[in-house]
Amino acid sequence: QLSGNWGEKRKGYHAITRSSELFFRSVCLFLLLCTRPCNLPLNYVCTTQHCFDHEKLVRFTLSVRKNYHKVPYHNWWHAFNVAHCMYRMLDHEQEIFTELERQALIIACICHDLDHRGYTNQFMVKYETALASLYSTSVMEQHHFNQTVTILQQDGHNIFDHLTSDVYKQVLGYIRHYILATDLAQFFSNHKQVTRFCADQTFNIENTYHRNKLQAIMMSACDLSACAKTWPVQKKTVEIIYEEFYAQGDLEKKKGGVPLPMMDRDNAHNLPKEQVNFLRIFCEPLYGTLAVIFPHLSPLLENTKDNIHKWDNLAHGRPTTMWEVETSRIEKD
Ligand SMILES: COc1cn(-c2cccc(C(F)(F)F)c2)nc(-c2ccnn2-c2ccccc2)c1=O
Ligand SMILES: [Zn+2]
Repeated sequence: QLSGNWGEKRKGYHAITRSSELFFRSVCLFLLLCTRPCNLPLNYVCTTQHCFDHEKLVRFTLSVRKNYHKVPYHNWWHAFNVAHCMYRMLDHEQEIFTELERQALIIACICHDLDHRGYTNQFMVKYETALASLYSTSVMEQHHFNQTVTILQQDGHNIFDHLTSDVYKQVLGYIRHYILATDLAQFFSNHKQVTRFCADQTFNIENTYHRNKLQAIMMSACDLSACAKTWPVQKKTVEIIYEEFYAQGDLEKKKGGVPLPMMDRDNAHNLPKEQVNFLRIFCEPLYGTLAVIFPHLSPLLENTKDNIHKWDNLAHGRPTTMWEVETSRIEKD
């Protein structure tokens, strides 16, 4: 569904989202479903402590989907992938996080880019957009959280309205922290803290500060998980990311500005080298640290290393691997 012109992609996109919608609902319900039935009517989806109204959960999820734009990358499909990555990450670590944290992590993932227009924070600030006048830092991430609260406050959408007001405030605080953590500008400080705890072996999951920093880099790991997918998916997804980057660069040129090199389609020949740098600076350290804390996540590190190797081959014009030829055959089918 990702080959051909955007129109074809869109058809494929819709086909995928219908099945992903059902899949996502089952993922959601499975994750939140308790191991034992509560003594509540069947239309409640229960965990051991908290029960969700099934109809509200579906209504909320569909409204979230509706509030993603049809931009090349930052659309519902990205939000779904990020949430699915978090679901798989939590699947092995059920016991170290509370149910409320797990629910907040999943909801934060599907909401983390709500109403994204396909432009970076730097662009929003540089061109003095309305949103940039509302928030001084993490412009889009603060907007994404605000959109989340707005949807929750719509009639029949508040999936957390069964919680006491203190617990409600707590879960919204979690969701805000998790969404703000997806601002790449926060990545280095969050990652540095967790790496330091690991290096001096003082990491303590019971320590709220340590817990928050780990959850922050887990959000980054899910948000950037396209970097840790196997080569055919990584390569196709990067092409889509750059479709969005170049659209921003084109608009910036139209406004008389000079876009970042990675946003300038006249620099397209530098894409492989840019990927090697981005993966080495952000992704390899990120998945490396997570693999130390959660060994079951080491495939994400291995895939990232393999992708660096493949982009480096392309950057130096070295012959493509068999796997590369395989990819091109998939595109033709
Ligand atoms: C050069 O390649 C790339 C550069 N950026 C990037 C993005 C923003 C800022 C910067 C900063 F470094 F300039 F701040 C770099 N993001 C990605 C990427 C890979 C997966 N998601 N995702 C992403 C993440 C966030 C926004 C768009 C795309 C990427 O592949
Ligand atoms: Zn994102």
